[in-house]
Amino acid sequence: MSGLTVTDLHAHHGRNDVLRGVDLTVKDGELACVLGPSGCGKSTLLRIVAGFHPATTGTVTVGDRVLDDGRRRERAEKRRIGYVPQDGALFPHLTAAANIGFGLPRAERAARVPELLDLVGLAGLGDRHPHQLSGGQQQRVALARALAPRPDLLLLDEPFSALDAALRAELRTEVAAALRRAGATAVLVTHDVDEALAFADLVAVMRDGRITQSGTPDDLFHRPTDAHVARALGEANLLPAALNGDEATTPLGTLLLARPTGRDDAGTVMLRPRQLRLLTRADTDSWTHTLRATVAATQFRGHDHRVEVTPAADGLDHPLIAYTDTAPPPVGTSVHVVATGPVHALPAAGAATTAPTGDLARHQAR
Ligand SMILES: Nc1ncnc2c1ncn2[C@@H]1O[C@H](COP(=O)(O)OP(=O)(O)OP(=O)(O)O)[C@@H](O)[C@H]1O
Repeated sequence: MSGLTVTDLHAHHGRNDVLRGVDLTVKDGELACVLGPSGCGKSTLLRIVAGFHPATTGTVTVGDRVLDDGRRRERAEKRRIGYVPQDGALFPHLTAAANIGFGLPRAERAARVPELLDLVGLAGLGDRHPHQLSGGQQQRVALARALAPRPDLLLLDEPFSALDAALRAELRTEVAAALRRAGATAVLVTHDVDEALAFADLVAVMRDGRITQSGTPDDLFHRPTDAHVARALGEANLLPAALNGDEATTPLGTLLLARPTGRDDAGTVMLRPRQLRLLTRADTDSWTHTLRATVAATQFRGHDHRVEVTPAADGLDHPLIAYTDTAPPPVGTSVHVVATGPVHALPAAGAATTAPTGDLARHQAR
């Protein structure tokens, strides 16, 4: 397996500029995920890397092999890249074993096919035809088929999207484990944030034909560089703030910053819904600052409650979202919102992300 480097990649479909300068680096043995809404260019990016679609300009390198530099383009079948499409695209008239062995030299099949069936958890099912397998099992066969020739890189284009939610969750964990066992370098594209967070070592958020931020799931969730990335990773409360040293003065009071921004000006801070607590008046004594709000909507989600509150503060024209473990007060109830934990300040537009301080422990909301 080898790492992937995509540099300043541009592409179009007809007159439509679909990729507008994509940069992406995936290290050898890393599982990466490109996360973005429908139509942002994810599949086009994968198809260019696979060699199915031409780039206009830019370079694609796998290991030390330049596959596309805008002038010279390696043919798809020579790239040593595995590709798993949305629907698996198995040959219906071939058994699972024959599908997996299809691209292998005859002499290798007897040893390699059982090994791959085992890797994807289908030992003993090699004689079945695709119609005798469940959707999830069919996708595992497709994965095994793509891994069979030991590609340098594996590309997965929303491979679980046709499956129901429970199976998706189970399969993505299993597939990630199988890829790690195989030592694969892989790129999965999806619009499903849970999938991205569960699957990948590296998440790259894509919007309008560009990667806007890439990093570990933890990095992107806690330290997004803009509002779009913040919201791509989950719900986020974005509040106006006056930044000053390691503090931010917000409608929820003065809060410590997880990382000082090095600038004293107006900015935006992010609080995830779990950082908000909703209190009744009797509980507010220990908090120096609370924000009054009215419960606007509640939703029981099994593992928690999602609560939308309308703040009574000038300059806050959006509802705030909180997740609570206990049942929230009914709609229409007046509550006090308090913030817990340090907050993240979004970098000023165009600025680089600040370096980690490595000293998060001392930060507590005041
Ligand atoms: N063959 C094509 N001809 C013309 N336009 C295309 C073609 N394929 C894709 N597009 C357009 O290019 C843009 C990017 O498409 P792409 O399939 O790469 O997006 P995506 O992020 O993978 O979307 P999805 O998650 O829905 O699959 C879209 O606006 C799409 O309509």
